Amino acid sequence: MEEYFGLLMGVLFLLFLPGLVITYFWISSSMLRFQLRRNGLDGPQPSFPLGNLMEMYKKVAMLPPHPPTTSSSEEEEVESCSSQISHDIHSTVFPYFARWRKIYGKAFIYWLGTEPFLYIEDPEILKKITSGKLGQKWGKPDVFKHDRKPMFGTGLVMIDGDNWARHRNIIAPAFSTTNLNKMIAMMEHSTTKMLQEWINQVRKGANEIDVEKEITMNAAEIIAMTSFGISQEKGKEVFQKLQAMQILLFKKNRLVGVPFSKFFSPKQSYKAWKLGKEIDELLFDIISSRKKEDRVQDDLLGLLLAGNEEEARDEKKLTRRELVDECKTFFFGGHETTGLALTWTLLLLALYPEWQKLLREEIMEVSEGRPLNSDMLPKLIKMGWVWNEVLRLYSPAPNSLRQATEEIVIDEITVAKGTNMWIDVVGMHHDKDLWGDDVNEFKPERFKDSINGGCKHRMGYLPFGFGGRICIGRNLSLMEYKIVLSLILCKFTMSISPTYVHSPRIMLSLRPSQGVPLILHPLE
Ligand code: HEM
Repeated sequence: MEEYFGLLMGVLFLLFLPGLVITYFWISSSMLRFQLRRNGLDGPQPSFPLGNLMEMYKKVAMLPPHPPTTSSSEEEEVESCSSQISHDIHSTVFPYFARWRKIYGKAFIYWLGTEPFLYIEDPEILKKITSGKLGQKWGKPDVFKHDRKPMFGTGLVMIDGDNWARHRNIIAPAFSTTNLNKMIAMMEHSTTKMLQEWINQVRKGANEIDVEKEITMNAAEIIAMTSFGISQEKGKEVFQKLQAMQILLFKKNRLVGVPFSKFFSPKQSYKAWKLGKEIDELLFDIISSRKKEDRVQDDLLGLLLAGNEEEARDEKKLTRRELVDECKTFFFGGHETTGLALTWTLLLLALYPEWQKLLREEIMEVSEGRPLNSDMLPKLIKMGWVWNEVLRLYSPAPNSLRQATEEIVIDEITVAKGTNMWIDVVGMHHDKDLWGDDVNEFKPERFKDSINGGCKHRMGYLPFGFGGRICIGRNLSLMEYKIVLSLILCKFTMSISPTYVHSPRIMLSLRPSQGVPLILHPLE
């Protein structure tokens, strides 16, 4: 009898378990919402279990493509394009935030599933809740850690606390200027190959080239070379598998924050896991064969391995697993961002040919026709302004994310432990209050006398994040940018194709969703 009773209780428990779990999620998120509201943080009404996801994923009306231009001369065409393309992109890429901001101001709470997110577009509030010792109370959101594990593993982007500090201290020296300078030749080699291909295509009569695709591919090749040496056969294989994984993960259903959503796409999750395992094995092999070599290779893996010598103390070493995850992190964190910075630049230079001319003149003045070297790169001053302005208008990393690891109380704001923070970088970079009336104009000269471009708040310009977690690869990226852009500008002038449709979209990064077809005119 007792056995039957036990069995019956077991069956009843299993039947009611889903209900209990759902009730738990519902009650805990309702309580948190009540607490946040009492603490003065309001926001749009969420529903259970999707939070505000429905409103966020509502179909956004596409921007109309350019009407076909009837002008005969190329100059007139460029002029008509540049006047039609608006850089006022915030409400296009984040329509829901633009809407909510009008109602609730520059700080409010919204929900991804049952996860609360504190939206911040006010640099002063950001400064207050993150500066000084408070910075240590923010980590990376747990909700994304699982989702992005196949990409970053336990690499620098995803880890927190003492473990993060240990990794950052070990990795930072690999990004020193002396080490980066050794990578110039790899960047030139890969880009020259791409440009030769463009010349061939133009000679064969190609009217236009989608530079987004080409530049991103080149950036991926460069980052794979500078991270773990793509020149070897195994490096190439890792590269191809990393690319396959990126496509796979991008397709994955992204019901972030919805309870149990990770079980919604088991087939894709399994494929990503399998690919991840294959990539790890290839990278483990590369590390093993590198360890047998006498020579230190000039890529990031080589430099990290050299710092990982036997005599180094344990806390100064990365395990093989950690090394593999850092290589993957460099690849995923580094290639798309740099590729997009270059892609948006080519679009803007095609729209503003006067800046093409200015940069070309600067390159000639600095290089006197010789290949660029590490002494010349810092002298490309105007190119630096253009880089800053492109990262302001079309920031490849459109947001930064954090999660409160403890309760944070500042003035009138209390942020409960576990609350996530979503910092709207695009919103800040397009805010008239911070930049003035010309906020949506392409004006690289605003960076001439100010590294902050004249922004009224020092935390209002954040293309590389902020605080201790600022991007570790920013100098590598700027170096690549200057080299690739100089090589392109010395070979071609460019204008925008009439088929171009201006449709910036967020797909993790800020991308031109329909590519960037440009008409290239060889200079020689
Ligand atoms: C234009 C190019 C780039 C942009 C716009 C960019 C943007 C960013 C941003 C915004 C963050 C901070 C994220 C946060 O606050 O949560 C970041 C962090 C990071 N970036 Fe970049 N990045 C670029 C290039 C690179 C490159 C080339 C690499 C590596 C080779 C790289 C590796 C990393 C890593 C490892 C972190 C994590 C740093 C940490 O948490 O300590 N990035 N990047």
